[in-house]
Parts: sequence; structure tokens; C-alpha cells
Amino acid sequence: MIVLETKELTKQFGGLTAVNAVSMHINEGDIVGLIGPNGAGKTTLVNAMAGLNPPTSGQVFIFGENTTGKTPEKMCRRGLSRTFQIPVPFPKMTVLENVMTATIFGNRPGTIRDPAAHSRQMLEFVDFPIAEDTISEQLNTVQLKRLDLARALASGPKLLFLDELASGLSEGELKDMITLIFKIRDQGITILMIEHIMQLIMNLCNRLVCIQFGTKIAEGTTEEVANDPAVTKAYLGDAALDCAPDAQQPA
Ligand SMILES: Nc1ncnc2c1ncn2[C@@H]1O[C@H](COP(=O)(O)OP(=O)(O)OP(=O)(O)O)[C@@H](O)[C@H]1O
Repeated sequence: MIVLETKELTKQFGGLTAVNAVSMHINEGDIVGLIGPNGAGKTTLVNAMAGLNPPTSGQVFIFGENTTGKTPEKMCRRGLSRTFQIPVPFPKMTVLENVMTATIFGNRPGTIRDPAAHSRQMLEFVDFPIAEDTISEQLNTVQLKRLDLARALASGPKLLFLDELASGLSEGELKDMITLIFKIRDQGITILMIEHIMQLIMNLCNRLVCIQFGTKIAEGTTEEVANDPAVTKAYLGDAALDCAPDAQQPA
């Protein structure tokens, strides 16, 4: 089943076309990697899908429903949740209070009988490493990312967008993150992740979409996209293709 589909999605900022007619889809149970060089338009595309920044044209379908231009709150009620490249929790609230805010406002009224217990479960699920009464402005990058993930999970999403969740993590922390993302997928949550770290992409994703200058240049299995010459060229330029073993064979 297709859980998310975009049709010719375009986002312009004044004269700049940051996302240019991107059509793509995500199947239920997928972990899809959205890749591309810096400034390619990945975050803009995700924001347009998630309702944070409505698209200029094109359409978004989530679970078959046309959700184009709907607000993040409405998307959340339809089962879409996300993390941010730079997490911004309420700084003066504790860790638990931040997750409780997401629990209370991310679920239909009355569906969670004990928001504090539900929020604690989320923190436990993401292996939050320090005390729940820590004030959020005191958290380091790793802790902020885990808090953001707990908040995203608190609304019980079926589809989760992760924006560079692993940036700034050490080798050991990366391995833990891979385990955690698989654990989330195994809860029946489909995942779209913007990611630059190849170790994560190759280990986790079953499909990839690559964009460059706002345009989709490849979509397919991880192996297909990783071996696509257009993708190599997008990351490394023409020199990469000139250096490829095939390019050095005599004609
Ligand atoms: N609010 C905005 N107003 C104007 N231009 C924007 C805005 N947001 C993004 N852009 C521009 O759109 C283009 C795509 O940016 P975007 O952040 O989506 O790329 P990205 O692929 O996510 O980059 P990175 O991997 O570096 O995070 C860039 O040229 C960026 O400067």
C-alpha cells in the first residue's frame, strides 16, 4: 500500500524554485532515504509534504487522501509526525513536560488517559539517557535529538519524517540510532529520512529518492540509486565519472 505520494510537487521562494515538480511515493513499511547534495531542496520538499510550508503547485496524498496545503496539526491527526534538523523544544520546560505537550496536543482529546505515563513510555522507548526533570535548554545535541524523536512518537504516527536525525553523532551513537530506527519501523511506522550519512542510508533504507537542484534525479531500491551515475555525479561532479573504472577502459 502507498502511504505517501506526491504529484509534481513544486515550491518556489520568489524567483527560486527550491523543489521542482517532484513526484515520488513511499510504500507501507518502507524506510525511504531522501538524499541529495547540500541545498538540493530536501528539507523544503519535506516541509511541503508535511504542511509546514505549503507547496506552490502539485499535490500530496497521505493514506490516499489529498492533504495538499493542510496544516501540520491536521497532518498530525492523520498520522504524520516529524523531527527537525535543529530540534527546538520549549527551552524552559523539563524533558517530560515537552513530551507531554506533544502527547496532549498530538492526540485526540481523551484518547490518552495518563499523558505523563504515555510520555514516560516514549522517553523509555527512545532510551532517553538522562533524568526526565532536566530542563530542556540544558540538553546536548544527542539528547535533543532523542527528545525530538520522543515528541514525534508521542502522537502515535503511522508515517514519520526524520530530518538528519543522526548528524553530530559518534560512531557508537550511530549504531544505537540504527537499532532505534529499526525498532520504530517494527512498530508499524513507515519512515522517510533525510540523511547525509552513508553508513545510515546503506544500513537502514530499502528505497532512496535523490534530488538535485530541486529536481528528482533518481528513485528506486537503495542499490539502484547508490549505483546510479547521475547520483554519483550530483555528489562528486564530472570528475567522479571520469575516474570510474569503466571510464578508464580503452574504447
Ligand atoms: N524560507 C526560504 N526562503 C528562501 N529560500 C529558501 C527558504 N528555505 C530554503 N530556501 C532555499 O531553497 C533551497 C533548498 O534548501 P533546502 O534547505 O530545502 O535544501 P536541503 O537539501 O535540505 O539542504 P541541506 O542538506 O543543506 O539541509 C536552497 O537554495 C535554500 O537556500
